[in-house]
Amino acid sequence: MTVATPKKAVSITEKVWKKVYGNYSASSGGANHHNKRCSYESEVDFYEDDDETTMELIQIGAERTKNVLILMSDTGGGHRASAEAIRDAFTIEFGDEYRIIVKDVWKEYAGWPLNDMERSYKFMVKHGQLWKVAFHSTSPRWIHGWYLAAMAAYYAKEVEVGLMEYKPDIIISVHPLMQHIPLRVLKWQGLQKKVIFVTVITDLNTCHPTWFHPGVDRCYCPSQEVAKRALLDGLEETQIRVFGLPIRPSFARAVLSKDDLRQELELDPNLPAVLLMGGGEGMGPVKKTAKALGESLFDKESGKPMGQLIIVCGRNKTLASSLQSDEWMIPVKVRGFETQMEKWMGAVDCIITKAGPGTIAEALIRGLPIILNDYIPGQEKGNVPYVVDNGAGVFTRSPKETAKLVAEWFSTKTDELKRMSENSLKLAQPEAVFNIVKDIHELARQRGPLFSVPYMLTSSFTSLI
Ligand SMILES: CCCCCCCC/C=C\CCCCCCCC(=O)OC[C@H](CO[C@@H]1O[C@H](CO)[C@H](O)[C@H](O)[C@H]1O)OC(=O)CCCCCCC/C=C\CCCCCCCC
Ligand SMILES: O=c1ccn([C@@H]2O[C@H](COP(=O)(O)OP(=O)(O)O)[C@@H](O)[C@H]2O)c(=O)[nH]1
Repeated sequence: MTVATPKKAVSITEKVWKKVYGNYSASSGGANHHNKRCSYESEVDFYEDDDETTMELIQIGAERTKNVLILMSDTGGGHRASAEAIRDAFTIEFGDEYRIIVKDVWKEYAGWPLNDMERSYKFMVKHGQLWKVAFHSTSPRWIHGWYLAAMAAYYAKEVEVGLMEYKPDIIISVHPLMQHIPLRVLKWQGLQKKVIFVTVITDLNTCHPTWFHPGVDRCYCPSQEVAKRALLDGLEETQIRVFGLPIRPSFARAVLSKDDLRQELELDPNLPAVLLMGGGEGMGPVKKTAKALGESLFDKESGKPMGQLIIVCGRNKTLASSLQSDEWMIPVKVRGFETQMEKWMGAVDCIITKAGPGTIAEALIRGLPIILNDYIPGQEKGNVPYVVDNGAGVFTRSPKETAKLVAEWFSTKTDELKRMSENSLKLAQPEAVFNIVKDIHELARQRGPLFSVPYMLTSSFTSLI
């Protein structure tokens, strides 16, 4: 049993909220978790922080803080965002009951090609056809299964060290390539039945079959479409749960006022605003679309702008500096990698983006009509009908058409903008991340009060060979 003894009269909700978001201010929409934590490298420090108001956890009997290892990779921005969301939701819901570690174990412990996935992925998606061939040719289970089994054997020792360092009671994979190898290593360790292993899928529809591994305790699917694929791929109904895509709690829980946000972000308080982005890497036809919007949102008759533009370039520094040096006839803000996307999305009236699942799910929570202007072949293709068929947005690859549509939404077709905004809100699943962590907590609870992994007793894979 764990007893919490407060040193000071601070409510646990208040404390946990502060821990996650720093000094939150409702009026400013001030969910501000990055002030305190902007790097996963500081993960461990986070949970070792101590101050006067800290609740002291006294361990009586069997219960102890459980280690949760979240496996992710920075291939795109979505996996990190989902990992961050799950970490924050655990903290909000369960405080110090869980110690969360977010890691790319490939990068830190394995060798090539696993430790170089970010670069390989960036290269392949830049050459769309190459990625398309890689995605589809590796879809059959016998192909990726064989390859990943070989990788597991080759890097067993390194992965074992990586996993065991954190002594996880629960492993959560938020990446399609992080099921097979860890599960094999756990099996070799005799830990498959002891460590809870779950997958949280971050693709909304046409995801790669590597996401589905029959050996997991749970597979959290963001949509019914993905759940159907999981069933077809051999998972049992009892393994599958459908709650939605995990989005950072700052999107779900913060009270945001558009007027306050516009003031805080130094936007024009009266002009309608459009947000243009391309995922964490600033991909897609961002530059051409920005140029077209610069023209369409300027009313030549009155000589005044009829809208304002915010461009979030993510990690694409070349794009940001090129757009910054351009001249504009409408108010334009060019930003690099933003750590408070919930604020920018809360301050605008619609969004233009490639079909990234994270950005889509966040925009739905903010009730933004979405113009999808590109998609990565394979995993993002199915996101287009997900948005369009549900009336939450439109798809066009033409920058001119995109710009014309936004100008119409801001002038003659405001009713269409409003209708799409309502449809977006209907699709939104802000509670998904909380339902996921509660379900994982329930799984842990079902393992009983003595649930604890005997790491001391595990044998090393290398001692077996
Ligand atoms: C017999 C023909 C063989 C042809 C071989 C072609 C070359 C194979 C080389 C690599 C292919 C790797 C493809 C693996 C499938 C990956 C599954 C997948 O969906 O990955 C998606 C992630 C990125 O995440 C997505 O990001 C999106 C935005 O950008 C969006 O957010 C979305 O929601 C996310 O899901 O992609 C990766 O992480 C891929 C990294 C590739 C790095 C290559 C390193 C290779 C290491 C292991 C590959 C194991 C796969 C088996 C290959 C078998 C080849 C015989
Ligand atoms: O400057 C930026 C750009 C993007 N994102 C986040 O990165 C994720 C992008 O995920 P998505 O699945 O849309 O695309 P990906 O980057 O994986 O291709 C979303 O959560 C965005 O809010 C961010 O935090 N700051």
